[in-house]
Amino acid sequence: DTSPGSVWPQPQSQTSTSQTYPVLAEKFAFTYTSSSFRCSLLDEAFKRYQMLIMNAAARSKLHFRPRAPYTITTLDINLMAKCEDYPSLDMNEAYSLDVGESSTQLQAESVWGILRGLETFSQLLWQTETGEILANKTNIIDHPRYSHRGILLDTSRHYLPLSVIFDNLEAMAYNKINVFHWHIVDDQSFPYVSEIYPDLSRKGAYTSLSHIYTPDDVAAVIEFARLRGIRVVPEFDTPGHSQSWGKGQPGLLTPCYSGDKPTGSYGPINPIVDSTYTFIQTLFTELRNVFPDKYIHLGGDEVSFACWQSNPDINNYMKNLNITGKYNELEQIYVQKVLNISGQIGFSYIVWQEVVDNQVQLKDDTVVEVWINNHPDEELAKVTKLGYRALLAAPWYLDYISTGEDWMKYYLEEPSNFNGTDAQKKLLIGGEACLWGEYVDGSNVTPRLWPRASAVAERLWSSKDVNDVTKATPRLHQHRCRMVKRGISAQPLHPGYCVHDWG
Ligand SMILES: CC(=O)N[C@H]1NC[C@H](CO)[C@H](O)[C@@H]1O
Repeated sequence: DTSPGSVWPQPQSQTSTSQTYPVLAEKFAFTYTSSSFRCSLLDEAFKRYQMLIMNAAARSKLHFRPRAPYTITTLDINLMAKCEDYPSLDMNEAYSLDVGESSTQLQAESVWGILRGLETFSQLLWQTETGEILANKTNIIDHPRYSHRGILLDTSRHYLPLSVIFDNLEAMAYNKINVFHWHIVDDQSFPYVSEIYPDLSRKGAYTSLSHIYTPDDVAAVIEFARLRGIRVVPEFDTPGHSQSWGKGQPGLLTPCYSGDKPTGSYGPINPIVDSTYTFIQTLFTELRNVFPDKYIHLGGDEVSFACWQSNPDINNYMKNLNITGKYNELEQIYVQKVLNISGQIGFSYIVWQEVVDNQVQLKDDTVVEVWINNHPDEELAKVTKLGYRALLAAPWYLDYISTGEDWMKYYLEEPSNFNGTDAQKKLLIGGEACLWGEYVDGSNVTPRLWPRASAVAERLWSSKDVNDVTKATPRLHQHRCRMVKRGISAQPLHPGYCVHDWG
């Protein structure tokens, strides 16, 4: 692209001049300063970015003689603390980057800040018509506005091949997204292979041969994400959205009745039998050892009471507890027990907003995800007033598609626009773009996600006052072209072309 490299998401502070320096792209090197900490995670990142920088140059159709000796041949890395193993909610992603004649240096207090700075540096490089790679004299001091910046992918409504998950984790890193919310199971299929309950996928996956995620697959996703500073937060949604669980775990779901006879269909997980909680305890103990992130997403959305209402055992149970007819209190009992089990196992947890709407008592470190797009600002006010941290997803349901440039609508959302004290505003820790899988699979997930999710990425990383769609449009066009050049099939924003078009 023949305009100076613009960075997406926009850094908190950036000063660039028109002074440019030729970059020796073919043999670019990352070097550690003498005092820097080092680790293999960074060495891996250097290899990835060397490839990206080299490919940027290799794409040029013309060969050129550099008009001046190369000025920039290396980027000095100064990591001021030893590498951490896994990204986390409270990781420090701040960094500072100087691109200049005498020195080109990237500095951060944590390895995650170096990763974010490497991405920024790679975006500063641009290519002239003659194919030369240049960088402008630049100073950047940057950090994210929100610490949880997520993408939800749903691998139950449609299975997503690992290669597609990896492509989108790569794209998330290009956008500084730092959470992969893996909505791994739901009503339609159970692709997660549990070692302790193998029948869950054997009977609950679409096919138990190819539409599954084995323990090695799950470990590969977690490692691929870790190397890019992306957390993997799995969601095991109950008591609703769990039809597929019943295939491999008989007796788990509530039998629905018509009159005094079971109909043969099933509803939410059965909350009145002890076997339910033994099962949850055992499965979640396995999950604690499979997923390293502190948080698990427990779901709790869209629980239909119809089946519970039809079941005589359920109604007897409720009568004995003197909660006849109050099915949300029965849901509370279930959710309360699952939260307690999860807490005892060592998980902190995220839940959908209905858990709060149904007045379930939560641990105070619970994160509540607001997804119902009906005055979500009022829900944010309610949730943070109760003292819980919150995530905003409601305006960013990317599975709702339309023609035209809906990225602008996502871009103009201001998450902090709700009534609350400063303390309440601080409880809003970020948000997520959700691409549910009813109509999405490996064939269309990437173009449907990108660059629309890039609008959410900037909203959650950049300063609140970076909200001018007119200024963002050329930058997002360039960012989309960059993703295409890097092999991400991001769809176009509007008529036009990329200097290095697809293919
Ligand atoms: C929390 C949540 O969003 N629950 C359901 N709501 C509608 C979605 C599609 O837009 C999905 O079906 C999802 O499972």
